[in-house]
Amino acid sequence: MLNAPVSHYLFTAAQSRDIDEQTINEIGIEGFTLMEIAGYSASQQILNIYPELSHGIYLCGKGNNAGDALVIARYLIQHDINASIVFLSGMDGLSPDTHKNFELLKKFDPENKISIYDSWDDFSGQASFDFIIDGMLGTGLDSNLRGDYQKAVQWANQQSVPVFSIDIPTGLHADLGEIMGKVIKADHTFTFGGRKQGFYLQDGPLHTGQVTYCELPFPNELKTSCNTFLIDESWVSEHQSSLGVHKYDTGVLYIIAGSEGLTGAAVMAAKSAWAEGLGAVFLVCPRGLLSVYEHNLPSIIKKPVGEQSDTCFSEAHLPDVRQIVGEKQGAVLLGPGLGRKEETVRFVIDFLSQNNRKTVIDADALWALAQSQKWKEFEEKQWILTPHPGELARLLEQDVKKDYQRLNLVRNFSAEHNVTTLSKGMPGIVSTKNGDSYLTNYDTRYFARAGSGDVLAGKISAYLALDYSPEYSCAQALLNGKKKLFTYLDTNRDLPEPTDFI
Ligand SMILES: NC(=O)C1=CN([C@@H]2O[C@H](COP(=O)(O)OP(=O)(O)OC[C@H]3O[C@@H](n4cnc5c(N)ncnc54)[C@H](O)[C@@H]3O)[C@@H](O)[C@H]2O)[C@H](O)CC1
Ligand SMILES: [K+]
Repeated sequence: MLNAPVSHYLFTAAQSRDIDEQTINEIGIEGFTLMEIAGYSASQQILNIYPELSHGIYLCGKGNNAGDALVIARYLIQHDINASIVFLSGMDGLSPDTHKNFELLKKFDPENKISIYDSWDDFSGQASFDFIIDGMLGTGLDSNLRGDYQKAVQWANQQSVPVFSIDIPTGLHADLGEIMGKVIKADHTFTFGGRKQGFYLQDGPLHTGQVTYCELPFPNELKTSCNTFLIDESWVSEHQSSLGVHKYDTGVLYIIAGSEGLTGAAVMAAKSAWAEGLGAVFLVCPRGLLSVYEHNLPSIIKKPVGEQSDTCFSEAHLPDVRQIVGEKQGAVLLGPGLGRKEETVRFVIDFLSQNNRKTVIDADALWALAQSQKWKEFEEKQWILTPHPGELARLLEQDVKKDYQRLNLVRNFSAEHNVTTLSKGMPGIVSTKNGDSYLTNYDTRYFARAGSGDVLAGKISAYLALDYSPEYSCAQALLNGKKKLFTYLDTNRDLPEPTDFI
C-alpha cells in the first residue's frame, strides 16, 4: 500500500474551501487564526530563503488571499523590510479578516515603512524593491482574470526579482492547472493546508516555482475525501531487497516478450528487471529467437516455446506458455516487442483469459487489448497497464488532450475495469482500482520512447515479483527512473539512452 503523508495530498479548490469552512464552523478555529498561521509560516519561510530582503511589493486582491499577504507584511516589517501594498480592487470591499489584518498592519508601522496604493493606476512602478508577494487570488478565483489583475500579473512577470505566490499563483486554476487569461510565474508558492492538484497538471509545473506546503490546523479527519496524491522520494521509501534463502524466494518474474526485429525490447526489459535483484527471471520466447537471447542475456533463464521456425507468439504456444508460467509463484510481464500480428494478438488475449498471475501489460500487449473488448469480461485481473499517450487513447477510444481530463479518465478506467494503470506523460499518473491517483512531479514522457518504456516495465514487474503492491511498484519504478534521469542530466547535455535507466 501507499500511504501518502498529508503534506502530499492534492486538493481541488472545492475540497480546500470545504476543509476551511468545516474547520471554522464545526471545529471552531476562527478564519482569522488560520490566516495568522498561514501568513506567519510563509513569512518565516521567506526570511529563511532570502535573509537579505529590504522592500516588497504586495499585490493584493480583496479576498482572504490578500489577508495572508498582509500578515506576511506585518511580520516582515518587524525585520525592517519595507512594504508597498497595492489593492487592485481598492480598499473598500476587503473580506472581514483581510480588513482586520489591514487595520492591524497599520498599527505596526510607526516608522512609515509601509506605502499604500488603492488601485493599480495609483501604483506607478515603485522605485526600488527586491521581491513581490502575489496575494491577488487564491482558491476564490472564479473566471479568467479581470481588468487590472491581468495588468498586475503581466507587470510582475517582467520584474527580475523573486515572486512569492500566496497559496496559488494568481491566474492558475487550482484543479485543472490551466491558465485563466494570465498567470503569475512564481519562484516560490507557499500553499496552505494542502497542495492544490493543479500545481502538477498542465501549466502548473511551469508556474508554481518551488512549492512549500505550510501546515494549518485542519483535522486530518476532514481530509479523507482526498483521492489524489503526489509521489516523491521524500515519502516513497526505496525498497530493501532482502535476499531469501533460496533464489526462488526472492522474486520470480516471467517475461513474455519479443518477436523478430523487436528482440531488443525483451532484452532491455529482462536486464532492467534482473538489475533489481530478483531470484530468477525467465524469458519465455519463440524458439526461433533463442540464439539472440543466449547471446545477450547470460543471467536470464530462457524458456523457448514452439518450433525452430517460430519468431513470434501465436495461439499454438499457449499450452507451453501456461505450463511454464504455472511452475513457480511469480509475476508476469507481457508485451515488450511482441509485435502486432493477428496470431500474437489472439495469443495475448487468450493468455490473459486464464491467467491468475500478477501481470504487467505493456507495449504490444496493450495494442492487443485495444483490438478486442473481450478482456473487459475477464474476472481475475491482477493487472498493471502502462500506456503511453497513444496507447491510452486507443484503450479509451478517445483522444485525451488535457491533463485534468486524463486524470479523470484514467481514474475511472482503472476503477471500472478493476486494474491499476500507469499513464505515462507529464505528469505520470498511477490510478488504482479503488479510485486513488498518484501524480509524479517530473516529466515521464521519456518513458514513452522505445527502449525506455521496456526498462520501466521491467522495473515495475520486478517490484511486483518482489511482492510489493501494484501502486508501490509503479511509484518506485517511476522514482527510480527519475533518479537515474536527473543523475544523468547532471553530467550530460544530451538525453540519456534507455540503457542509462537500467
Ligand atoms: N478562509 C480562511 O480562513 C483561510 C483562507 N486562506 C486564504 O484565503 C484564500 C481564499 O480566500 P477567498 O476570500 O475565498 O478568495 P480569494 O482571496 O482567492 O479571492 C476572492 C475574491 O476575488 C474575486 N475574484 C475572483 N475571481 C476573480 C478574477 N478572475 N479576477 C478578479 N477578481 C476575482 C472574487 O470576486 C472575490 O472577491 C486561500 O487561497 C488562502 O490564501 C488562508 O489560507 C487561511 C485560511
Ligand atoms: K495568490
